Amino acid sequence: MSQSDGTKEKRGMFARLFGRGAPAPEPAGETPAEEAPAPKRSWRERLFGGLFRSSQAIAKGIAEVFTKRKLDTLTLEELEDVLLRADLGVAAAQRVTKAVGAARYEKNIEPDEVRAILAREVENILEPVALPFDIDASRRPFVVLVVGVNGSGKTTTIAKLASKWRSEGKSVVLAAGDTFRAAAVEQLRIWGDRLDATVVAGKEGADAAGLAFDAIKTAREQNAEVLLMDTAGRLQNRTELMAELEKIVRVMKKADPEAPHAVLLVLDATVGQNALAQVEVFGKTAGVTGLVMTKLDGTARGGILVAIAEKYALPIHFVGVGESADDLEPFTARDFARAIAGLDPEESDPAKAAAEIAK
Ligand SMILES: Nc1nc2c(ncn2[C@@H]2O[C@H](COP(=O)(O)OP(=O)(O)OP(=O)(O)O)[C@@H](O)[C@H]2O)c(=O)[nH]1
Repeated sequence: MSQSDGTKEKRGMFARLFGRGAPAPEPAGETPAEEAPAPKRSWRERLFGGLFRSSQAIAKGIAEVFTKRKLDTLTLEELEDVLLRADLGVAAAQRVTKAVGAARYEKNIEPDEVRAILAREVENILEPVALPFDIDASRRPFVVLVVGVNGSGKTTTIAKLASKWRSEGKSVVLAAGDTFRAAAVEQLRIWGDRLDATVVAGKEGADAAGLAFDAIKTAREQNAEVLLMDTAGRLQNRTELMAELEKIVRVMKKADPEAPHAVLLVLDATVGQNALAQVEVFGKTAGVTGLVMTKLDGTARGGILVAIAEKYALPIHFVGVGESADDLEPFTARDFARAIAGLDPEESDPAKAAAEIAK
């Protein structure tokens, strides 16, 4: 792709994030009434809507297995296949299958009841990793390094996080560490202007590690609360690129021995099982402290988040279900579990429902 194409593409992305010609988000309480956005679906509605493709595939599979059939070894095996196809991973699929098997063996069970048990088990798996992203105010600047493969949504996530934190009144510095993509640097500059956040950028192809050092220095001079650093998209089998990432971390430590204070790995849900390999490699190289999963709205493979939680037990801080600035929110186990099991958002507590069934 040519540079100008990339710029055009990033401009489109910006318009989708904040709306064409939209003003920079103001600190809370300062947005003029006439500029209030049109009523939008709640976050929960968007999460459930975004996960619809994933939940539909699971619900359809469960209905096919259990409609007018009793719960026995064969139906349980078929259920496990449905869950594996939905990318939940072997451990989670077996756990759910076991829980369903314990419910009413050799008797009929309704698909709804199976989905309630699925929601309960998924919630139990996710609950320990659904952790808020805390900015430690005693570390100033609190340095957040954002890593992930090409196109996973790093730059968009940085914009969304910067927008969120600016609207809370936090001072934010952005570092354009994707130095090989002029379009990405330019776009971060535009976001910086819009959000009133300083952007530290170097020349095209500049050393990203050096930039990281300068960015910490700048953020410290400005007494900024948060520094968000973008990085180039890296293919995990490109050893030299991984080495560069390690260098960024090493050089950051020269400016602040405790930096980076958080390393967020941005994962694209649409890649399914490949996300597991990304967690493995980035975890080893960059000391990932938490995850952001994007594009849950564009895939039937949302179950991968459960497989990742089960296997790596890394905190999952945010999930993204769209391209707008407010389409990224803190991750909550219960909502995700209900959404992926295809339960009604307003339905009563799935854990209680499953307990009722088990009686
Ligand atoms: N549908 C959907 N699209 C998203 C989401 N998050 C990001 N995107 C889109 O994914 C595309 C890639 O996002 P970027 O932020 O450019 O990804 P990146 O990781 O910075 O990519 P490089 O700059 O190539 O390294 C853009 O078109 C975004 O608008 C999401 O949650 N849902």
